Amino acid sequence: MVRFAALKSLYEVEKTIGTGGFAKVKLGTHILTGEKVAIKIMEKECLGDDYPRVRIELEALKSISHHHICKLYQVIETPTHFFMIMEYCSGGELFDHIVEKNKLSESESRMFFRQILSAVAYLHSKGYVHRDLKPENILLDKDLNIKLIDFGLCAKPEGGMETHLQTSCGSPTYAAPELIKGRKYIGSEVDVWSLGVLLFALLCGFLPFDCDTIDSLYKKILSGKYDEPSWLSKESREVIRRMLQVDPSKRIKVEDLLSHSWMTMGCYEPVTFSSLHELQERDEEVIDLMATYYGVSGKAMSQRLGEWRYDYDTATYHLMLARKKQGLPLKINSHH
Ligand SMILES: [NH3+]CCCOc1cc(-c2cn[nH]c2)ccc1C(=O)Nc1ccccc1
Repeated sequence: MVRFAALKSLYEVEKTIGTGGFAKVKLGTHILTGEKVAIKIMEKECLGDDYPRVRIELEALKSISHHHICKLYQVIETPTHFFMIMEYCSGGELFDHIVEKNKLSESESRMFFRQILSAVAYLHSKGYVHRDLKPENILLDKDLNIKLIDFGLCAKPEGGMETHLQTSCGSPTYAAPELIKGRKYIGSEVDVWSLGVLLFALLCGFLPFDCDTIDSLYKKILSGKYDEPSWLSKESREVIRRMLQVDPSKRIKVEDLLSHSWMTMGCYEPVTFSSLHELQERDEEVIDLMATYYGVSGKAMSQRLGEWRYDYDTATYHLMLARKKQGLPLKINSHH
């Protein structure tokens, strides 16, 4: 078991639950509360050109907080490593859920897609674009709620959401035509294209544009032509077609997707995107428990937490809040 001095007496580190190019994600336990967390570990010397992605993700995750975005609790930086302590999503990747069930029913697809759309609409409302939306970057918690991850390629265009971006990034399979053409593009429009590919994958269990060579994949995406399975409902084909428009100016906008008839079928309300976390008042009971544990006043504790330092106290506060929401007894393991 590899030991990380920086995590000593704060977190227990357990098995590896995921790896991406430059990061390893391990299951961990937050010692003070006993709650599970995901610890994303990055070795600085292995980052190379991916180093900027870490800074981008850290800055993004520190300024957003939404119930369908994997929460960042704590950041620990040492001379050799970054550690990101995050919300644990025990349901794994949406990708594996689709593979396991071969394809999802229209109603299950709608349940998941509405949550993904809520996260993306929230992101856009905060001036961010994700740019790498795909089932591998969508996790499920134990209640099968969607949690978006991997903000390493996200962007917060300086001049606002209408500013053109240029960087070509993300996975080609989910990338919009204007992006793979290397043209200037509007971030929110490329996210809508990826959402279209995603919804197709949920409903069909395979990808609309999938070829064995990059060149034929690009040709197919630029053509915008894909096979619609005959068993796909009329409404599903229509909403997918509105997202998979090669001409970005003809592509449906996120705000119109929120109230689209496919989203509200089954007497659903239009998709909302305000964050349950941001609406949340400060929890005095948790603050008082922490204040007592640290032997400081409630006011001092509240002051300290209000600075959102993403330190151990930030993690302890959020994890105790999560326990309270599950109806679990609030405890602080003093002896250890
Ligand atoms: N495809 C996802 C592999 C697992 O990755 C994660 C899992 C969790 C997770 C697992 N349970 N709860 C949260 C949280 C974050 C990540 C993540 O950011 N991975 C990653 C992204 C870019 C490059 C390298 C790795």
